[in-house]
Amino acid sequence: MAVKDLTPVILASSSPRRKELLESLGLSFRLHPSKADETFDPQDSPSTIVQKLAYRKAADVARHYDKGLVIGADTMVVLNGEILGKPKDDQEAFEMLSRLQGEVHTVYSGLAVIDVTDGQACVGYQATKVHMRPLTPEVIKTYIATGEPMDKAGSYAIQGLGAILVDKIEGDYFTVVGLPVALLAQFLHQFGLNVLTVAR
Ligand SMILES: Cc1cn([C@H]2C[C@H](O)[C@@H](COP(=O)(O)OP(=O)(O)OP(=O)(O)O)O2)c(=O)[nH]c1=O
Repeated sequence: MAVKDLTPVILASSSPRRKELLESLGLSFRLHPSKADETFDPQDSPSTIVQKLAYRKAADVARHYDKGLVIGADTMVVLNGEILGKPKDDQEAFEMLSRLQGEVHTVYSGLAVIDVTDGQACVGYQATKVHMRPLTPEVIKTYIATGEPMDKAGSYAIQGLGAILVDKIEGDYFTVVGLPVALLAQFLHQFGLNVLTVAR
């Protein structure tokens, strides 16, 4: 039986965090940011939304190739049922962090891997609860002045200075950063790609 050609592996993302996390798995891959429409139906549950968007991002990139595995991901911060996206400006970042401080929210990351050759897809998500410390308005303003919140869902980055805003998490850390790597390895394995043996 012929061995299936699973190359290239393509990350359909412009997120530097996702690139770094995929690099940490030691796979060779190329970057091809998706231009998919990221609007969603607010009636859908957060887990459904992140899966649909992850799939849409991967599918948008997959149409440019005739073989390979395309990875798409999407991350959302949800506080008491309300979705908090990326802040438009410092004021919005301040409002989001003022709401998140002292509370528990959930970060959802959807993941999709599409085999371009036959269109087969693995789609799933992971959710992690984040307990944020109580923060004074001064601390929030000082954090925003670092510039870190700007392109991050929920206005913080747990992998950066945002780490010191967080008391504890329940669940997978990488889901908060934006790419659930263990779930990704599971999906890649289903396509016949074993991360532990191809890593170099
Ligand atoms: C909560 C949180 C989010 N984030 C980031 C991850 C994502 O990049 C971003 C959520 O936006 P996304 O729309 O998921 O991703 P993106 O637009 O940055 O990249 P692309 O669609 O091209 O893949 O928030 C962190 O980096 N750290 C965190 O702690």
